[in-house]
Amino acid sequence: MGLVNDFLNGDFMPHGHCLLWRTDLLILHVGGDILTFVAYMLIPIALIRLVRARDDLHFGWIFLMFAGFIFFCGATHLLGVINVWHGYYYIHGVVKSLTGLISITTAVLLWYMLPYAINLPSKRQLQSKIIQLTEVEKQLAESNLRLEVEVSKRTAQLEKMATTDELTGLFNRREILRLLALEISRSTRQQSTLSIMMLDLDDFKAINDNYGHLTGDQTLKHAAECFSRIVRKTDFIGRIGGEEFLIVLPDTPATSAVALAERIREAKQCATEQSTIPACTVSIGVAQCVATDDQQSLIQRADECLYQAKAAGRNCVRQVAQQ
Ligand SMILES: Nc1nc2c(ncn2[C@@H]2O[C@H](COP(=O)(O)OP(=O)(O)OP(=O)(O)O)[C@@H](O)[C@H]2O)c(=O)[nH]1
Repeated sequence: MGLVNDFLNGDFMPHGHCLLWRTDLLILHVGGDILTFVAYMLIPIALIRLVRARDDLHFGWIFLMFAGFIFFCGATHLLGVINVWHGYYYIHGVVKSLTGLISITTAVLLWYMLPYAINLPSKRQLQSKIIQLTEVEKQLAESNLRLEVEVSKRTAQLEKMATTDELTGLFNRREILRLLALEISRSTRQQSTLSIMMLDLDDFKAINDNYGHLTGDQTLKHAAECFSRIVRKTDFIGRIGGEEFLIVLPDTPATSAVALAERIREAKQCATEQSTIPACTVSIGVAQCVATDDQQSLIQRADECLYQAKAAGRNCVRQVAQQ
């Protein structure tokens, strides 16, 4: 109880007596202390705001230590003002001791964290790191782009390989049959005409036997080029077997298909006459798609016509008899 009374005892001789109660000295001391007190109260508030606003701040705790240290400094200045008129020297002493404690703790911690703070990357170092990273990112984007181009090139190559007959460059069997199925459903939906022709080189075995397989291959390529030159861009042409070809003719009735088949047959005959390739003609079967047709029945009818053309002595065109 006595200690508390001592602590709150303001009856000691106030500082005003030391200053001889001179107005000029009072103004200087009191004015200086009040200004310092106000400033020392504002600084901790600013520091606390800073730490709260920036959760990425390095060593945020040292700012809080500073805030406490400055707050206590402000408190000693306030007591300096009060003690001009009242002698609260115990309170003043306790506040000064607390200020000393927090000051020395802050100083020690400041020295402790100094090496870490010095090692923090500077703004210039960070900027050069950013430049390096941007460069790496750019290189990465470029190689990504190159990779994408390469992948799409390879994908296109693979797609082409999967749909193309290697020897002739025409559609392969799977692709031409897929296209035929599509065209049949399109012609059924749109009620448009669709014809196909099956083509088979005549006596091709004899070419292989007499001139060898390489010449046989040349003959197949030559035939493919000849057929491709004659059909329209909108027609589809594929090799479906050894020396057998299928041409799909969208929006084409049987009469036009037969006329086209005749042109192909004649062109094939002339082409071999004019080249070093062994003479080779073609037999062709033509069929027009009817409402009840599926891929298999349509091909079967064209195949039967092709068989009739072969039976009729080859190098001719046969079509399904009109019903
Ligand atoms: N060079 C070569 N020959 C092939 C290829 N595919 C199939 N053949 C050959 O083509 C020949 C086809 O013979 P056949 O089915 O008897 O037909 P063809 O001799 O043309 O007789 P017809 O069709 O009745 O006029 C066979 O000798 C096969 O080996 C190929 O890619 N290259």
